[in-house]
Amino acid sequence: MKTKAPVAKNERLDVTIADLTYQGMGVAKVDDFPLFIENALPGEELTIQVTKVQSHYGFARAIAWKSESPDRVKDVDKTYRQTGIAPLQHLAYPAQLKFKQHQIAELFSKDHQDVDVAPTLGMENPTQYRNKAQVPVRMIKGQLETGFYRQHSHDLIPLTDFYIQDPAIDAAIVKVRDFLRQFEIPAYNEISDKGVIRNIMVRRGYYSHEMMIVLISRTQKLPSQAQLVDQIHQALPEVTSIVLNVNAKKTNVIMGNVTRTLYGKPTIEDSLLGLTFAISARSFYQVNPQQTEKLYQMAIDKAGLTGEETVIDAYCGIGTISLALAKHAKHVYGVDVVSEAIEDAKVNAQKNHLSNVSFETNKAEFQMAKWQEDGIKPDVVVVDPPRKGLAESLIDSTAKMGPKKVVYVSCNPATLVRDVARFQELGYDIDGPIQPVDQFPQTPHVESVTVLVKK
Ligand SMILES: C[S@@+](CC[C@H](N)C(=O)[O-])C[C@H]1O[C@@H](n2cnc3c(N)ncnc32)[C@H](O)[C@@H]1O
Repeated sequence: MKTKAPVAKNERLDVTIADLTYQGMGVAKVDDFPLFIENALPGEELTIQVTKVQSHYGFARAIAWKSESPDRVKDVDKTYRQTGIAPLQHLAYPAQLKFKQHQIAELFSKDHQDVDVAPTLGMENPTQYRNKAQVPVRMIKGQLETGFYRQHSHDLIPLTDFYIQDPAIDAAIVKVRDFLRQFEIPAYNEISDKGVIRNIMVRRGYYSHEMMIVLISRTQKLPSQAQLVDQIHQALPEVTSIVLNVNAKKTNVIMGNVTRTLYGKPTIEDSLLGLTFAISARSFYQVNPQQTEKLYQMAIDKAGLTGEETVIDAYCGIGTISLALAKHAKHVYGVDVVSEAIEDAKVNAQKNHLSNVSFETNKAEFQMAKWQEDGIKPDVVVVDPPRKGLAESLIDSTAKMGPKKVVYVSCNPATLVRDVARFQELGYDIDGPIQPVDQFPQTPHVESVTVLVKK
C-alpha cells in the first residue's frame, strides 16, 4: 500500500538525528518516515530542507545546526565528502570504529541472530593509507585534469591531495598529468566516445616502494608514447613498471582486457607478513597494507593450523592468504576468477619457496563443486569474496566437503549475514566474536573475520 509521505519537497523542518545509515548518512524520522541527510551525526539537532521524497523515505540537506555531536570533527574539507573519498571524515575516528562494530551487530540482530562483535581494530594514523589510486581523467575548459567524480555523477572535481592515499602516489599522479598536458594527449570524452586517456592507476609497494603506473586508454597506442614513458620514469625514480591498458568500450568498467608493458616489468613487488608478492595491473591486492597484515594474521590465527591440515582459500587473488596459510598447513588449494591473479599466485609460490600449494583459475563456485566431486576433504576453508558475497552453491559444496572450520573474511556485512544464515542451515555455527578490522578509515566500508565451526 502506498503511504502518503508526511513531508513535502523544499519543506524546512527541525529534526534530531537518530542514527547513521550504512553509507554514513544521518537519519531523522518524521512520524516514522526516514529522511537521509549528508553530514549529519546521531544526536545532532538541526534545521533541514527536504530535497527528494519517495514513497517510503526521503532526502534532505542540513541548513543549520542547533547542537553538534561531541564526535563531530570540525574544519573538514567538504570535497572529500562530495567525492565520496572520505564520507565519514566528519566523524571522529574512535566513533568511526564503534560505528563499524555496531553496523555488524545490528545487521545480525535484524536477522534475529545474536552475535558477539569485538571492537574494531583501527589504525594509529587513519589517513594516507591507500597503496593504490585509480583516478579519472577529463578535459575541463580545454585542460586535462585528474581528480575524482562528484558522488553519483561523472562530474570531475580536480584534486591533487587525495587525503587517504599514500602522498607519493598523489605526487606521481600530478607528474603524469603534467606530462600528458605537455604532450597534448587528450583525455577521453565519454559523451563523444573520443579522446585517449580514461584513467590513471598507480600502485606503490608499502615496503618495497616499487611503483606501477597504468595508463588506461581508449586507443591501442598513445600519441608521443615513447617520449611520455621516458619522461615518466625519469621524473619518478620509484617507477619500475609502466603499463598500458586498452579499454575501447563505451562502459563504466575501468580496465579493458588488453594490457601491455611499456617500461620495466609487468608487475611490482611488495611484501606482507614477511612474504614477497608480485602484483600485476589487473590483480586484486588489498589497499591498506598496514591493516591487511593484521587482517591476515587474524585469519591465520583463527584457522588454528598445526601443519597437518588441507586448506582451501576461495577467492585467493594473488595467493596472499594462501601462501601465509601454506607455512602452517599440509596443502593449500586456491582459486580465483582472474587468470592474471592466478599467474601471479603461482609465481608468488615459487618466490617464497612454497610448494604445498595449487592454484586454479575458475569461478570459486564451480571450482568448489569440482573439488568436492574430486573428493578433496579440506579441514579449513577460507573465503574472502567480493562485496556480493558467496554464491549459494559454493556454500552448499563447502558444507558437503565438511570442513571443521570456515574462516570468512568479509568486506560487506550485509552479505556476510545472509551467508552465515545459510551455513547455519547446513550445520555450522559462529565460534567466538566477529572481529572487524578497519581496512578503509574515513569511509563506511566494514571488513571483518568470522569463524564458523561444524556442529
Ligand atoms: C576481496 S578480494 C580477495 C583476494 C585475496 N584473498 C586478497 O586478500 O588479496 C576478492 C577476489 O575474488 C575474486 N573473484 C571475484 N568473483 C569471483 C568468483 N566468482 N570466483 C572466484 N574469484 C572471484 C577477485 O578477482 C578478487 O581477487
